[in-house]
Amino acid sequence: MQDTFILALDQGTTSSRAILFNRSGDMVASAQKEFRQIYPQAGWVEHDPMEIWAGQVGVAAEALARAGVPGSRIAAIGITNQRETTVVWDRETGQPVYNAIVWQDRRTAGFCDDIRARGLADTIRNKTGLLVDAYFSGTKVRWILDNVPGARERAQAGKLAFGTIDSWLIWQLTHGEVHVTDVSNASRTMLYNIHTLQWDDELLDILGIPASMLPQVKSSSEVYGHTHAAHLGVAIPIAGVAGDQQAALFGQQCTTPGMVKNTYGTGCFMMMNTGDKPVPSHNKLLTTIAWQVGDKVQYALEGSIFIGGSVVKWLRDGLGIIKQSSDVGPLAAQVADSDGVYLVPAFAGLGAPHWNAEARGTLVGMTQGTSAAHIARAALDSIAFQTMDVLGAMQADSGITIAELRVDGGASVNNVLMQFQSDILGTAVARPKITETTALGAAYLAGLAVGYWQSTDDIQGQWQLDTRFTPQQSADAVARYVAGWHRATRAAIAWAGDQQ
Ligand SMILES: Nc1ncnc2c1ncn2[C@@H]1O[C@H](COP(=O)(O)OP(=O)(O)O)[C@@H](O)[C@H]1O
Ligand SMILES: O=P(O)(O)OC[C@H](O)CO
Repeated sequence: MQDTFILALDQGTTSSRAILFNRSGDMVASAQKEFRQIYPQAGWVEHDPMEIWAGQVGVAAEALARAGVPGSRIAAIGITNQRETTVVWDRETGQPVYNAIVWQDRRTAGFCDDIRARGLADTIRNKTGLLVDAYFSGTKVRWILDNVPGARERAQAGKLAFGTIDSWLIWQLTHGEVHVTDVSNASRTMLYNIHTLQWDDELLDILGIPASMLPQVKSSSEVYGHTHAAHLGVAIPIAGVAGDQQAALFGQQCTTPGMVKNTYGTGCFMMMNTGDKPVPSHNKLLTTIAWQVGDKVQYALEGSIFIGGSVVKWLRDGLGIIKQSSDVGPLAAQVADSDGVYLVPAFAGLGAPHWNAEARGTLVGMTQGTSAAHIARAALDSIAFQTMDVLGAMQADSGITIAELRVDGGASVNNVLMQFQSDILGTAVARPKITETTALGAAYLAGLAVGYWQSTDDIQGQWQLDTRFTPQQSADAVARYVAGWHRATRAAIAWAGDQQ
């Protein structure tokens, strides 16, 4: 009998990917497509849900074609997605009523201020594990209901559906038969109680969202439904769903409490597995659901950094000092260090552990001798420093000092960055051979649900080290770098707060 595969659909912020994995967890084929980023106003970010759907199903077919594998040899599909991004659509027509409002979109920041002013932050934090912020889906849904003509009335009449991108894709794949999400995605909506594992009526009331719009919340590893044969030739079970950062935690096999991964993509997202207990944060991290497999729910602490690898894009597209992202490593390596230059990429405020919406990008410490190489170096350093701040908060919250940081994502290929990361953390940084851990995690969740892998023991040995970076700098040098970074961060915050 011919072997079968698991197909992972990884719907990210800037591109949709489809990757085929075999039983050993190796990538067999993949396809990827970028899609439009829509910026209707400063601080607003939208995607076209139909373009996302068409692109995602297109790359799925392309990956199968590249491998020469028909749909009948796909044992299951796993879905992982950019989280929080919000779609509202008409149940009858399947048409979105508005573009997807992306996690990066800040349009509801003012409403979040109102919620805080009403003294509701603690209630929300206690129930959802989240801080009140425009980042999460809840206020985005409300914005659509308030601003799209007739939407609120249609929602109240049960005619509209809300979903994060996982729900949207499953709805499309099943031709409107299945409206579900998983616990990890639900935990990012600001509407879901992570303790009772239910949509929360009080939160729905605060945000004015009818419960009839919401998807049913399922575990992260079970058969939710089957794809309509129109898409990949046959009906394939959709059997795994997790938000992309949670999927990466699973793909990195950080399945025991205290294990941590950091993903260096557009943003940087660090997660620590905290086991079956939600650990509250006193340092402005998020408490969130990692996944549910069977009836076992695992929790995580998370630190979200909004500008990570995208600072390298800014060097390319904004400053024009590199032609392509991969030029940044060689340019930065021309200098031993940034020579006192610090870049705080607070282009859209600062995420964890500051959560300061007003802070703005700041470049300090330049002299006549400052070159493009120093700025490139400072840009890479900023990714590592932000990660350091988040890990510090995470270790304080959990009481755990980690032995190693597992890394993945587009910018983790950068050796200059990874070495500096290890230096300033004073901790080993371990990069696996497969850095597509997000897709792999979704594949594992789907494969476990259909018995492709019998248990987590089956996949335990599949994580393979590519490079381990260990600290090389003296404690004095590290202390100097870190002190400069903190000063620069204070400057970024002070600059914003000093408007006369
Ligand atoms: N060699 C490199 N060094 C540093 N950053 C890089 C490098 N190559 C790509 N990047 C950055 O990695 C990011 C893309 O990573 P990826 O994991 O694909 O992101 P996402 O899933 O958020 O779309 C981009 O922001 C890009 O600037
Ligand atoms: O699509 P990514 O990899 O940038 O991840 C986005 C996050 O899920 C947002 O919370």
